[in-house]
Formats: sequence, structure tokens, C-alpha cells
Amino acid sequence: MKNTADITVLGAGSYGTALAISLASNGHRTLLWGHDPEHIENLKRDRANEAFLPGITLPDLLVPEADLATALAASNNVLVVVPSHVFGLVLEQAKPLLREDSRIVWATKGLEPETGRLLQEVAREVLGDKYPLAVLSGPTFAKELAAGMPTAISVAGTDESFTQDLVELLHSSNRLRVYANDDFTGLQLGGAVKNVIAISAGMSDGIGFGANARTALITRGLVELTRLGEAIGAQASTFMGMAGLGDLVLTCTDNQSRNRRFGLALGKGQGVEEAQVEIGQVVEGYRNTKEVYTLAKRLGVEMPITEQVYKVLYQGGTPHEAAKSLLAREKKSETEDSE
Ligand SMILES: NC(=O)C1=CN([C@@H]2O[C@H](COP(=O)(O)OP(=O)(O)OC[C@H]3O[C@@H](n4cnc5c(N)ncnc54)[C@H](OP(=O)(O)O)[C@@H]3O)[C@@H](O)[C@H]2O)C=CC1
Ligand SMILES: O=C(CO)COP(=O)(O)O
Repeated sequence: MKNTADITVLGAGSYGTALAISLASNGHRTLLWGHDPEHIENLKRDRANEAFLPGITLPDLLVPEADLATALAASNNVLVVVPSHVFGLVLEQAKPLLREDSRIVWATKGLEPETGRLLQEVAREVLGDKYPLAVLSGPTFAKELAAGMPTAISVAGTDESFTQDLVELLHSSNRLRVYANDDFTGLQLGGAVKNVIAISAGMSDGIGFGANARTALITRGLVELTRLGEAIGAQASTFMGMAGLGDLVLTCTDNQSRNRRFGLALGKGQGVEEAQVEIGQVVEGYRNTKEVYTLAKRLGVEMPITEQVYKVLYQGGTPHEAAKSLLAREKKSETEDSE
């Protein structure tokens, strides 16, 4: 009995811990696994994740666990919240330890490094077709979620009953609204592309441009996301929701976003590496820019903002040059869907 749980969360960084806090606050026994035993010992001792969410007390129903086998045996519901570059690796580690009835959901935002594949393809390749899959996506800063501030998020997946069970587990009538969505592809893509656009908005603000430029980047970023989404079979309407417009507005406008802060630092003249080190947590957009750019090129989708961010991150371009190039583009109609 002691080792059973309603859900197991893999990844004890800021967002994994915030989601585990939220689930446990809803009355669900939640195991939180992290790969660093010392970090897990600290969570147990402090009843807080001082490294990532200082000052927030862990609810009693949140149980830190260092042993992956114990964590995965405890529940059939497995929520993966690790950075995208280790997503496949963590699933490989989990695979031999999963239960027959396991169901896998992730809150990781990104595409697979190098290939630019959606994480659902990575999950299928590693785990096969046996397990129901789902994704959580939307505008949710870990710190606010963990503090119980009002938040809304979307969930979609391969299996209607899993999606509904996730809504039941996560939804809280006084803190967290969880919207079921049927666009599994769109929710995953939105979470990856917003990272890139948040970097662009940060760069713009870092240079010293104002609200007009930031808002133009959000709006045209949404157009880029929608174009790419439609090219891979997502629904355009998804991007008017939490995982599109919602997450773009959040991360392009608030300095809690690490991607935005990364862009801000670049806009102020800092180097790529130095800026990442200073942030000290995962900046998904650094890698995601390459994957989104490559995917767009492969599909022939026009994404000028993404292209400019790519040039700054990987080809020695500067934020000023990026801004100049975007402004100097040919005049066009706002509703043209390419060029
Ligand atoms: N923070 C947020 O507000 C939100 C984050 N997300 C997404 O959630 C995902 C995780 O981000 P977040 O929690 O913020 O990142 P953090 O940088 O806060 O934490 C990442 C965690 O992953 C751990 N980790 C790294 N490598 C491995 C591995 N091989 N196996 C297991 N754990 C590993 C890290 O451990 P260590 O410290 O030991 O390296 C750390 O605990 C990202 O895709 C992000 O985009 C989505 C919505 C909101
Ligand atoms: O995804 C997020 C909020 O929805 C977190 O954004 P950052 O990764 O930019 O901090």
C-alpha cells in the first residue's frame, strides 16, 4: 500500500516539482523521481525544492523517490518532466521498469535534438505502440503553479480515457483549469516553437526596442507557428489556445521565462554560452531553434523570425542584424500565408 501512488512524476527540476506539488495538493499521492539521489535526499530533508523552487513547502502527499524502479512500480500514470534533450534517454531507462498498464504523459516542451521529431515519435520509437500517450502544454510558469496561483493548461493524447483521467487528476476548481484538447500534434509543436519566439522577443527588448516590436514578434510568431503546425497536420485553431497564443504571450512578455531572459541577455550583447550559464536552468529554445528551423526548411515553411534567431544562435549573427533583416523584408499582405 505504502508504495502505491496515483501518479509518478519523472524529473525533479522546477516544473516536475511544481506539477507534483499541484497533483499532491489535489489529494493525490504523488511520487517525484529525480536522477540525483542527493537532490532527492534534500527534498526529503527540507520538504522543499530549495534548488529550483525556494521557499515552497512540499505537500505531505508528495513523496520524493530516488529509485526509478520503485517510482514506476508505484503508479500506472507516469508524467515525464525532463528537458527535451534527455527525453528519449529517460524513456529508455524507464522502459524495462514500466508496468503492463502504464500510461505516459509528458510536460516537456521541445522537439527531439538533431531530428526535429515530435516527442510522440520518440516515445513510440522507444516504447512501441503499447502505452497510451499524452502531453500537457500551455502557459504555466513553475513558480506560480507551485504557489497555487490561478493557471490554465491543455492536455491531449492518443487515448480519450487517459486524457480525461489527466484532467481529473490535475484540475482544481480553485487553482488550475485543465482543458482537454484533441490536437496531440498541435500541443506538442506549440510548446516547442514558443521557446524560439520568446528568445526573439527577449532579444528585441534587450536591444531596447519597445512594446510595438515585442507585440509584432508575438503576432507574427503565431503566424509562423500556425504555418508549421498546419504543415505537420495540426489544427490551426489549437494555436489560438493555451499551447499557442497563451504560451507565446506568457513567455514573450514575462521575465520568469528563461527563453525570454536568454534573448534579453543576447540583445544586450552577452554571448550564447555566458547567457545560458547565467540562467542556470534549461533554456529549451537554444536547441529547439535548430530543430524548428531544420523542420521548417525540410517542409518548405517560411519562418523568418525563427530563421533570424537561428542565425544569431548558430551562425554568428547579431540581434541588431536580425532586427534589420526582419524589417527589411519585402512588403506583403498580412494574410498571405507564405513569403
Ligand atoms: N519551468 C517551467 O516553468 C516550465 C517548464 N516546462 C518544460 O518542462 C521541461 C523541464 O523543465 P524544467 O523543470 O523547467 O527544467 P529545470 O532546469 O528546472 O530542471 C530540469 C530537471 O531535469 C533533470 N535532468 C536533467 N537530465 C536528466 C536526466 N538524464 N534524467 C533525469 N533528470 C534529468 C535536472 O537534473 P539536474 O539538475 O541534476 O541536471 C533537473 O532536475 C522542459 O521541457 C520545459 O520546457 C514546461 C512548462 C513550464
Ligand atoms: O514553458 C514555460 C511556461 O509555459 C516556461 O518557459 P521558459 O522555459 O521560457 O522558462
